[in-house]
Amino acid sequence: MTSTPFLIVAIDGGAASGKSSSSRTLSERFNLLHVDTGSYYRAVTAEMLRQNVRADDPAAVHAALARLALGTRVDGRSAVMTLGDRAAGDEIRSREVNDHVSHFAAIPELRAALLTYQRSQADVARAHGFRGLVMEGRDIGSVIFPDADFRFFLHADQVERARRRAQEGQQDSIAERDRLDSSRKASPLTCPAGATSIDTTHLTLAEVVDRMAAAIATKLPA
Ligand SMILES: Nc1ncnc2c1ncn2[C@@H]1O[C@H](COP(=O)(O)OP(=O)(O)O)[C@@H](O)[C@H]1O
Ligand SMILES: Nc1ccn([C@@H]2O[C@H](COP(=O)(O)OP(=O)(O)O)[C@@H](O)[C@H]2O)c(=O)n1
Repeated sequence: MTSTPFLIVAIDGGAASGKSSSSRTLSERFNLLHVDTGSYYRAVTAEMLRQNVRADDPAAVHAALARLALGTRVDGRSAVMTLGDRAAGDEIRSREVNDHVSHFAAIPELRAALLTYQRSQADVARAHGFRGLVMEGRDIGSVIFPDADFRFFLHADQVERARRRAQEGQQDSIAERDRLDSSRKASPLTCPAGATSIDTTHLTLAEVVDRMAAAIATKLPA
């Protein structure tokens, strides 16, 4: 008897490269739990800011991390981080969080605190009956799930990515975040060896999704 495999799809890339849009579509097409790890770094950053903790104060970051009570709520096909009894909300997309998130995300202790949590999202997906998960971020194919069934790396010309973000009405210095994310010592943004790299600059979102879906469909029928 053959059993349906539980599939892990990892999608990494810089800001506005198309990770969230493609992940959401793939989660619907293949019944996968959508896990946006950027939203997790954003939620923890918003919490640090709420507690007036600065990224350059290691003792305060350490103390705040020890107090974090992380949980997960499944909203439709998406995993949402909860902190105590609160779920992360719209504040995680604020200008303030945009400006601080890459500084907090560069702290090795903070990344270590989120590592097990991110891996545990596979159990959440199984418990909710999903056929797998599609997880997006910066280090998913390199650190969180290096043995994922599929690892994609999306990238696009910086001008095009800035245009996409501006079109969303967001104030976001994506070039600066990319610089910080690529140059940090702990799990930098990089195309993992062996991952499928897709330049989305001149592709429509549908074309990007179709490329990924064609690969995934070889292991999991849509
Ligand atoms: N290939 C594409 N062509 C044109 N616009 C795109 C493409 N991929 C994504 N977008 C748009 O760019 C914006 C940023 O995409 P998003 O998926 O949020 O990127 P990321 O998650 O990598 O930051 C969204 O408004 C999305 O609709
Ligand atoms: N796996 C991840 C995901 C996000 N991040 C950090 O979180 C920030 C916000 O991620 P995001 O995915 O929401 O950003 P966008 O690509 O949507 O602009 C990134 O700029 C990184 O600093 C990370 O370090 N590692």
